[in-house]
Amino acid sequence: MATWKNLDTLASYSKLNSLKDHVNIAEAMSGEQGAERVKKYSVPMAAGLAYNYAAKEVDETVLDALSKLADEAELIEKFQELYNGAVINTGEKRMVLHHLARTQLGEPVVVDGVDKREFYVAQQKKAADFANKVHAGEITNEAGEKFTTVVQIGIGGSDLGPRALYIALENWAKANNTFKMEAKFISNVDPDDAAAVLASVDLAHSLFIVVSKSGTTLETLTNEAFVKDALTKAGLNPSRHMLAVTSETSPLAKSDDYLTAIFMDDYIGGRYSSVSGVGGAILSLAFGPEVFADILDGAAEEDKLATNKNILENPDMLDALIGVYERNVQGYPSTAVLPYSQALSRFPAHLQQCDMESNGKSVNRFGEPVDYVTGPVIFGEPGTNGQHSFYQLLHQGTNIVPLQFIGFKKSQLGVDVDIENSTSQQKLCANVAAQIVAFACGKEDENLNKNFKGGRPSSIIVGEELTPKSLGALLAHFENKIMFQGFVWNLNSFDQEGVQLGKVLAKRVLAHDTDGALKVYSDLLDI
Ligand SMILES: O=P(O)(O)OC[C@H]1O[C@H](O)[C@H](O)[C@@H](O)[C@@H]1O
Repeated sequence: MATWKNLDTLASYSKLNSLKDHVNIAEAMSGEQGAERVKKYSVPMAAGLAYNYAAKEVDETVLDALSKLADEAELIEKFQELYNGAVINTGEKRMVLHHLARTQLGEPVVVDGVDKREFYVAQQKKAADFANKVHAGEITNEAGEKFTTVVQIGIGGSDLGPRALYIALENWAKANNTFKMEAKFISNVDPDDAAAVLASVDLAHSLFIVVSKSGTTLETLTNEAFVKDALTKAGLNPSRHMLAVTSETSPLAKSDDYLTAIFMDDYIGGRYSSVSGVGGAILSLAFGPEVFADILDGAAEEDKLATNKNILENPDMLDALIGVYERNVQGYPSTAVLPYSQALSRFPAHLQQCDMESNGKSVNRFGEPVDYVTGPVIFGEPGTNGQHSFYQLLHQGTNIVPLQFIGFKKSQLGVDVDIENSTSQQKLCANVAAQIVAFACGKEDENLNKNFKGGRPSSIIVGEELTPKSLGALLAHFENKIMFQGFVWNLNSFDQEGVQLGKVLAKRVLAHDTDGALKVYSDLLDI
């Protein structure tokens, strides 16, 4: 059994702390030395991706200290316990089994006589069969016509991951002849969200997936009722247009109002649930079950790499440890995720939830306050768009923000044009290469307004093309990175008590049970 200790009690952490500002990245990345680093500091990931950390503030000494930290914090042992079914989610007293939805990494995990891997595979098959029947015209609307659009109703983990993955593969699926149905998403309780999506679809040929693990989320239940109302008003029978993805114990599971119900369980957290029916139903309907299976394969391959004890061969753990060095030793408060890929436009939004809801905590897994900083603020936008927006602060602002670039050699659609001796894809890639060096090395100018200090660390994940498999690997990489960081910080990364208070107060406002500032705000907003 691994021992769970606070980071500041570990001897290897004191050593790491003595290495503040150890590497001058502007110097390290200049000239031949820089060229050597780019070649050397790279770890293969799954599906042909590679994690290149040449422009991070590390060298052999820092890496050695990080390796000792990984050993002393027993990161791999903790991961083993997690996938073998230990109760890692101490706050909710639950196992954490999202890896099992894509692969069996360790021992079978059996709960009440049910093998959990078999359960997840059976639910995947149920989603696949349903999608195949819809595509084949065996499940149709009441008029016997095929469904053409699928709309997911969900929020948080029941929206962000699936939406990011759908957007990531929409063009790829069209270019590879696997595009089956257009997908849309309704998440916000703002009525303009549901109304606008409903106005943009052909209701008679639309399927709606109500996705809520708990089956109690206010926004999702409200939007479900909103959609039912629209269907009824259009003379359609809602139960012929809706399916549910939920846990077996939720109130939604008890309803007969759905064409089918695909189940998950309490052991897959919302923000880790894209690999369950939460992502599986909509992605199988939109692109076909084989595409979803490839996402799972890519994730499974990456998970296997994450079991390696050697940090130099484990891209997920290495990325996590470098992040800890940046947060706890260098003192950087945030991290930007910058995909040079339009397809990944919503991926940073997914990572915001995944990372900040997991590691935005100030008590350890035993409920005791910690005396060190934990999860960073995560934000991001695709490049090159971000360059024309917030990169000013990243280059010359007073805070150093570590950067996580993602880039691909090939575009998904392959439609391109040569203008002034380069294609758009080459222009995109040229920009990411330029940014890495600009951030690291800077450029001196007597005019301080034009001076770039450099010394701004970044890494890049490079791949051939964004495909279902490489997307799955990317997803798993970040999930595993967040998990390892939670282990280092001795957090429970798998609950989210911090979202409760606002929900409780909103209920009070709606029940007109308010006083003080809450009452005045209620009046101000005409509630
Ligand atoms: O899937 P649901 O149970 O509807 O939950 C949807 C979301 O809402 C909650 O408030 C949590 O903050 C999220 O972690 C969760 O993903």
